[in-house]
Amino acid sequence: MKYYLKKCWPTVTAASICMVVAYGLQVCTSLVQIQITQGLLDGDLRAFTIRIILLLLTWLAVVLCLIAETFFHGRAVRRMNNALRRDMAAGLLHKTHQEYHKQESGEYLSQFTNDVNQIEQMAWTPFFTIMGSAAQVVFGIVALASIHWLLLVISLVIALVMIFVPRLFSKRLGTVGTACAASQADSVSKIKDLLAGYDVLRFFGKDERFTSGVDAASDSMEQAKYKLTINKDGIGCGLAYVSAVCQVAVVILLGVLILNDMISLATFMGTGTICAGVYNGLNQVSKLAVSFSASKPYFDKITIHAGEAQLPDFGLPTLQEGITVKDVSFGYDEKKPILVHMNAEFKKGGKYALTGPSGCGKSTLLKILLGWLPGYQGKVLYDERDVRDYTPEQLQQKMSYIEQNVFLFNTTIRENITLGEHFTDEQMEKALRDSALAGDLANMPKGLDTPVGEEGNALSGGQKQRVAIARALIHNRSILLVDEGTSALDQKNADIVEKSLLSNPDLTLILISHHLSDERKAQFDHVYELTPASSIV
Ligand SMILES: Nc1ncnc2c1ncn2[C@@H]1O[C@H](COP(=O)(O)OP(=O)(O)OP(=O)(O)O)[C@@H](O)[C@H]1O
Repeated sequence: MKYYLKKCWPTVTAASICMVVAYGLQVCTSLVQIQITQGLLDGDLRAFTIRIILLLLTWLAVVLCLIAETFFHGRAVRRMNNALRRDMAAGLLHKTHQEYHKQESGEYLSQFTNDVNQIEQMAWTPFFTIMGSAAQVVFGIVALASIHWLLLVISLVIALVMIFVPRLFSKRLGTVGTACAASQADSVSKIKDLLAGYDVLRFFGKDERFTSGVDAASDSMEQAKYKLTINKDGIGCGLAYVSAVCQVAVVILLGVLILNDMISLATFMGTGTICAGVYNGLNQVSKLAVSFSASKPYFDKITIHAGEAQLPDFGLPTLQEGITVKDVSFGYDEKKPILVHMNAEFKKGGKYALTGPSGCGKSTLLKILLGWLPGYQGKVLYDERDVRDYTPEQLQQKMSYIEQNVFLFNTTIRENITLGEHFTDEQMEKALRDSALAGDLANMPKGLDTPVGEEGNALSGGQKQRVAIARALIHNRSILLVDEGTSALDQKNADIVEKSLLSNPDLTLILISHHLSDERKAQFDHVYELTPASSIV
């Protein structure tokens, strides 16, 4: 929390100063009110009028400070929330491919939305309120001390009680807060899954499953939130009672002072307002301290990496000889090997196919080559060097990957191909030609600027795949890994794409395919046939 407050210190400081001044002035209004009452009791009309004007001006200053506070507070919250989300994104970039996929995307979504909202409610807003409350307490205590030293003593004792009592509950709130964050992430993930499966459920007439699924996820999220609120507010109510008891103690003390003629009636009347301010302020401070404790698990979860993303060192040399897979064994689960003592050689500029039954580990091998699954036994050499010496980011500088399930962003075809990078018209035309996408674009009125819809739903399966191929080709990496990248294409388009890939002498191609005709097989330098959990022929 401190990290973000420091990061946005100019606006945080400005908002805090406004809050402190506003509450400090509020205490002044109480002192002015004592003076007004005294003026009345003394029958001094001039003093009474002047003090009324002073009171109005002080209240005006309070209001102006509160308006300025709202402005700075809003800006500070916006900046801190942005910083939180930026750090969360940077944290994700620090994860390996495997680490990233351990959590579901719904859980990440929950962090970017729910958790940031919770932090705003339980940390940022209370922080600024606490500034005002602390000012109210400090100025109030100073004002009380100026009235009588006994009031100072009793205020300090009560302040200590109110500050230390919430600490007794911080551990419990931390636990409840952690459970609440986890439950929210789980619920968002479940709702996201149901939304993604909307078509399937409607198709099979499972409307009830859709609504009851949302219902269950919502209830579990709300239950966790309810538990957190009950705990937070319950402790808050207890603290409010302690505060009320303290106020009664002060009234008794004031009674003793007035009975002994140690303070005037006007002072007695005005002191009540100052005391109420002090104890309400103390009550707020202790309640907000409770809120900070509850927000801690959210910070622990989100600030995976509070700092700037470290960009990897991109010093991967261009491939000279080839990639060698030497005695590689791998299983996602130790007890269930997928690849066993596998050997293969992919020479620079060579064209290779991987075939084999479903589930035998073809995609797994590509992921190992991409550096996504470093936990294998054996060696994969990039020329003479172990690929584990390189980061996946370095490897991917020289490799393009066309995945089995194409992902398209909800933007235009152009953006999906370029990913925001600038390419010349010639580069674009070549990529469109070699991916057999040019024909499709000719039939689209907006051409490259056609929106693809959410997850590319406005395109056919084959068109989506051609966009992914164009994306891989335009980025012009010398090694291309294709995971059934032409499976959704009709024969004519598959021929165009495969011909262009096979005829490019600079391209090292490793292509997974289930269906290779003998004629097509002959065009590859080697076809590796994988068998389940065993070897390559
Ligand atoms: N992330 C994962 N966690 C656990 N198991 C996995 C994971 N990914 C794949 N597997 C399992 O590993 C095995 C090999 O999967 P892989 O995707 O490499 O097969 P494949 O040969 O490419 O199959 P297909 O031809 O059907 O695409 C399968 O049994 C699969 O269930």
